Amino acid sequence: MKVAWAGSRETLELSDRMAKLVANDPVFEKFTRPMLGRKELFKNTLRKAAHGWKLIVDLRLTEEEAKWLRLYIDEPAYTDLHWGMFIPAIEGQGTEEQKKKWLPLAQKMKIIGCYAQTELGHGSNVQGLETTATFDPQADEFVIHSPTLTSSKWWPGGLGKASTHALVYARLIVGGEFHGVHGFIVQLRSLEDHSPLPGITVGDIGLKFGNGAYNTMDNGVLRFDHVRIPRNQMLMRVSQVTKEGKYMQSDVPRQLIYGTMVYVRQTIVVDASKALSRAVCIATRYSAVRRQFGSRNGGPETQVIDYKTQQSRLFPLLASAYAFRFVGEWLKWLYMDVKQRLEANDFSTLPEAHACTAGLKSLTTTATADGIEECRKLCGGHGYLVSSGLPELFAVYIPACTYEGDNVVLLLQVARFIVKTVSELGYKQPVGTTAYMGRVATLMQNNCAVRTAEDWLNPGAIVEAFEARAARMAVACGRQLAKFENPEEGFAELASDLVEASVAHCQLIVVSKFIEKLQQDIPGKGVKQSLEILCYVYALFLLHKHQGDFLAVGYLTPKQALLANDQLRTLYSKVRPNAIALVDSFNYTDHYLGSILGRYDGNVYPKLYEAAWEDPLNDSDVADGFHQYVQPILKQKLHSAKL
Ligand SMILES: CC/C=C\C/C=C\C/C=C\C/C=C\C/C=C\CCCC(=O)SCCNC(=O)CCNC(=O)[C@H](O)C(C)(C)COP(=O)(O)OP(=O)(O)OC[C@H]1O[C@@H](n2cnc3c(N)ncnc32)[C@H](O)[C@@H]1OP(=O)(O)O
Ligand SMILES: Cc1cc2nc3c(=O)[nH]c(=O)nc-3n(C[C@H](O)[C@H](O)[C@H](O)COP(=O)(O)OP(=O)(O)OC[C@H]3O[C@@H](n4cnc5c(N)ncnc54)[C@H](O)[C@@H]3O)c2cc1C
Repeated sequence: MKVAWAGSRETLELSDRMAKLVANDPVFEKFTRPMLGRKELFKNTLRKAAHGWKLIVDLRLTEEEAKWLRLYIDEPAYTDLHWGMFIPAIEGQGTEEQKKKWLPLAQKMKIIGCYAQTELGHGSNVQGLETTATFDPQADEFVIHSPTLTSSKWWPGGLGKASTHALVYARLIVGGEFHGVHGFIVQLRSLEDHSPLPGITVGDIGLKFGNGAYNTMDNGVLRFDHVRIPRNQMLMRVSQVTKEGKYMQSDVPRQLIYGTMVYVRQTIVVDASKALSRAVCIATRYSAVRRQFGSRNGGPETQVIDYKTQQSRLFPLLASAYAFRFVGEWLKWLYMDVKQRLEANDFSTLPEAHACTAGLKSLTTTATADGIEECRKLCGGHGYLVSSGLPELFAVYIPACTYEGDNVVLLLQVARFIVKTVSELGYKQPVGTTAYMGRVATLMQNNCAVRTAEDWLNPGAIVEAFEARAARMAVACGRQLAKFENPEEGFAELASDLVEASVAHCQLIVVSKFIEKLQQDIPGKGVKQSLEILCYVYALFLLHKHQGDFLAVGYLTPKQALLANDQLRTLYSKVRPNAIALVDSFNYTDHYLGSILGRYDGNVYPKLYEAAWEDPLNDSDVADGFHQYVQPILKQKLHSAKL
């Protein structure tokens, strides 16, 4: 199962080596992180990032090894944005000449870059950005300017303190005409002493949610006062500005300017499975250690993992972690395919890639953020201790629902794609993830054939149920929209229904990709069978949770919905014996998990007890401030007899 989770034996071995390298290096210690003040915390992150880079250079790690190393260091840092967005943006939007100039500098870390798109006034509405880049043909330069307070760049990770350069998204103005938002490479700080260059005001935006957590990142604010950059620092793969001041659009679609977001959303889906699996690993192991009630004749109490309510909350999350792992694998493949096509100037699959990355990013991050919090509750009171690892994981993870596109805004993008597909059904055969809509007549007509709980153990029945629900919800939205004279007004009015239709479409993708994964050759005794059980758990859990949709569109009867729930209960009993093995298969070191509750050896209580004494409050028996603030109260002489 470890191999199935990792994707291949090579990846398992490679990631294992990197995990151990980090776990055994004292520089990467992270348990004191929540106790550190902001300055100390940030300096510590810089130290870890520098040590990580030294290891990458000294050990000549490959790009793949370096990625795993950064992952296991497990501390958000400026390097995430440098490697994760600045470099990919230049790769995707730069010309060959620009790539030749900037990529070697960035890859050797001679410069540090961030991705400066969002502003104080606009994040979701990229076309609403206010920063301007005005071409000055006399000087052959762009003038980058922040005309208003709301045009201040606000949020970019790595911008606040670390970056020397930024990829700045600004409205292009040539010859007094606006040409939409484009990307520009702008140097922010001196490469000698790191001080901000003239015309640049830059700093950190302040503390974020949670102790430690995402505060290791220097999310920044940035303002420009007529900062000049050479013309060739506008990324010009999509459109160009000539020396003479002529704006030219190549055959490449404008949307490619948003290409970096497609790339990062795809990585975020893969990361969702990592974050959820960590939380599930902690909650599952602890649920096997923890006992409450049920002692008979002085024997041990019941392990809480044996309670059906615990199983019905925990096992769907375990199944979701596997589901997200496999849909992430597929999405990576889809992205690589689109990338290759784009390089050959084939842009036909870009809209689907945008819809899939946007929708799956939204679906998986929402489920993961909610899932981490559920895991905290599954661990009872101890889950609220920082030493459980869950509060910090939650605090670091939840912004994923917002960054790289607010999850609702992204689902509305999926809705536009679905509605367009439905409206074109008469003359265009849908392909890829919308191919099922080509069978819309059948899906609208046929109803579910399930008669017994066993009938639900059939991938065909499950896929058809999810297809029918998604198709019927999409068609219903299409019909409602047709009643509006102004389609945009209709879209705004029906937005909540459209979001629900998008969720149905995205859930269908995840379920289908899990089922497709099971059609592949999966070596290892019992591995495929265990994955099949998890796949059914994932699908039937969704069906149970959203049974209102399935019933409302008239595909299922209430009896069939009840049968799905009966089957789900049986499946939980089948997961139980393998639950610990299924989380051990994630192959996480205790260092990466960062949780006393999730320790591999299960030695929870002695370690919790020990850790309590390490809290700084326990440095002395009498706390600082006692004599000043508490003792006077204890010693006070009150006049009222009652008091
Ligand atoms: C803890 C971490 C540990 C380790 C990390 C390890 C590795 C690190 C790897 C990566 C880093 C990951 C995480 C780091 C953390 C944080 C990073 C966060 C970074 C950011 O947040 S950057 C800012 C992101 N901002 C957004 O996402 C903004 C959201 N808004 C938009 O995307 C768009 O503006 C919009 C789509 C919502 C609105 O568009 P619109 O339709 O209103 O108008 P347009 O005219 O803009 O679009 C019309 C047209 O274009 C199509 N379209 C839109 N977007 C795209 C796209 N991306 N690709 C292709 N096509 C697109 C749209 O469908 C329309 O098409 P149509 O055919 O005309 O209908
Ligand atoms: C930790 C973190 C790191 C970040 N890192 C970066 C970075 O490195 N670089 C960068 O450029 N940016 C970064 N961002 C910014 C991030 O990309 C934006 O915050 C995100 O895109 C959401 O935009 P917003 O803040 O404008 O939200 P808003 O759009 O203001 O959202 C507010 C509310 O309005 C709703 N809403 C907005 N528009 C619509 C609509 N059309 N229909 C219905 N509802 C709507 C949303 O659903 C939400 O509920 C980061 C943000 C965070 C939190």
